Amino acid sequence: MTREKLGKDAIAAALAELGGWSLATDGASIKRSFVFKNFSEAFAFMTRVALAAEKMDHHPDWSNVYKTVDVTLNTHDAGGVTALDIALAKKMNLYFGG
Ligand SMILES: C[C@H](O)[C@H](O)[C@H]1CNC2=NC(N)=NC(=O)C2=N1
Repeated sequence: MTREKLGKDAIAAALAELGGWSLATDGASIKRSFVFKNFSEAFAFMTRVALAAEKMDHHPDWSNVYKTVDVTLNTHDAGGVTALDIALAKKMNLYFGG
């Protein structure tokens, strides 16, 4: 998968298909908050995502407070959003959805 920076239109098109995600104010990353039933569910999600992220060699910027996980994705090398971010976001939505 390429680390080529996506243009505004490509990001908008990808976001239209990605429930819950939006462009961050910096315009160079996408973000989403995931809210779970409890801390255990939130942490199980993070564990699952961590393993997938490591396999992809693409890692989220995230924080967790109790049952909420706030995620920001961007590709440092490219200085923006790439197909890798979209792929990881899709995977997170899948894991969140069950
Ligand atoms: C060497 C290694 O491939 C890079 O440092 C990877 C690791 N994980 C990464 N994660 C994210 N989110 N962006 C990157 O540019 C990135 N680069």
